[in-house]
Amino acid sequence: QLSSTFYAKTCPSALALIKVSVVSAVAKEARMGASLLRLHFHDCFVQGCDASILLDDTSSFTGEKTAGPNANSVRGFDVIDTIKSRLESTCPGVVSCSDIVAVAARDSVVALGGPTWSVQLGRRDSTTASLSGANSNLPSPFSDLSALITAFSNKGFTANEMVALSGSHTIGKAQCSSFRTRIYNETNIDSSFAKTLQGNCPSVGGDSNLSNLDTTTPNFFDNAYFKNLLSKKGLMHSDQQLFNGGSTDSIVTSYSNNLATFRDDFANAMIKMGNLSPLTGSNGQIRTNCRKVN
Ligand code: HEM
Ligand SMILES: [Ca+2]
Ligand SMILES: [Ca+2]
Repeated sequence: QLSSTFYAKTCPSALALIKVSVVSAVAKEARMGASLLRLHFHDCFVQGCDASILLDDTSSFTGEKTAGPNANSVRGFDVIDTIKSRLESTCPGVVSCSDIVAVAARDSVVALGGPTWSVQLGRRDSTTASLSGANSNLPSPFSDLSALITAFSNKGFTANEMVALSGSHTIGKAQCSSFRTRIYNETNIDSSFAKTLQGNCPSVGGDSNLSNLDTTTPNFFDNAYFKNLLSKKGLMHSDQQLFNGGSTDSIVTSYSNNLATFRDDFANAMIKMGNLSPLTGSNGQIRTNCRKVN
């Protein structure tokens, strides 16, 4: 029931406005493209793509921002706020926060050299959020392959789609606390890569120190992430699980050898992710401020 032309009559400039805003945010800080992509993922896997992740906690409302996978980690809220306020001046009450996040994710991937796709539109915004859903549905960097496959299969994705979507880690950064155990304790890691990482991620302290998820091309949306996995240079435990002698090795190898296939599969899986349980028709609302219900 979503449609790529949903705002053609009601806000024809919406897509162009989002695009210029994302391009300028990414020009200012390349990592913001990664952060906006992740924001869409963490929205869609909890109650569907309904902007539930954008709601702030209040004394009477508990949101998703304090969930383990989100707290002090998910970014991009200010960029979404800026886009929303520009859209409210141009077309008040028309463009949902959930559609803004979906389009911003696509525009971020494109801005960093990745594939494009047509974003389906017409999602509406939730009046609820789920802290428990955010804690239980989002995958952990300490998960083994079977848990990763299950987390995505719970949302209707195949193992192949899970691997394609994980190619998102071709951009962006992770905190020391997300990969410390791997670089000090694991054996399926390139030893000089581990040593270098230890320089910026001590065994005690430095929890929020950042390293690139893709050691080769951190600001370019390519297939280097998969090539790194072949040489045991996955940053997090969960990354290297995709190529560790298990059932997804062949998919990783194939994406490492075929950029066009990865780009195609990634774009299709993103469209599928964007379709997770949208609110449509008279369900939900068009928030005026993405941080709170109307
Ligand atoms: C396969 C399971 C996945 C796990 C376990 C996982 C976990 C993580 C973790 C722990 C971080 C670093 C957070 C931090 O240290 O603050 C991260 C970063 C990131 N993730 Fe994932 N992720 C997964 C899949 C995905 C998917 C499906 C997407 C997008 C479609 C995605 C996009 C990103 C991006 C772009 C970043 C970098 C964000 C930034 O620099 O702000 N991840 N992920
Ligand atoms: Ca959501
Ligand atoms: Ca890359």
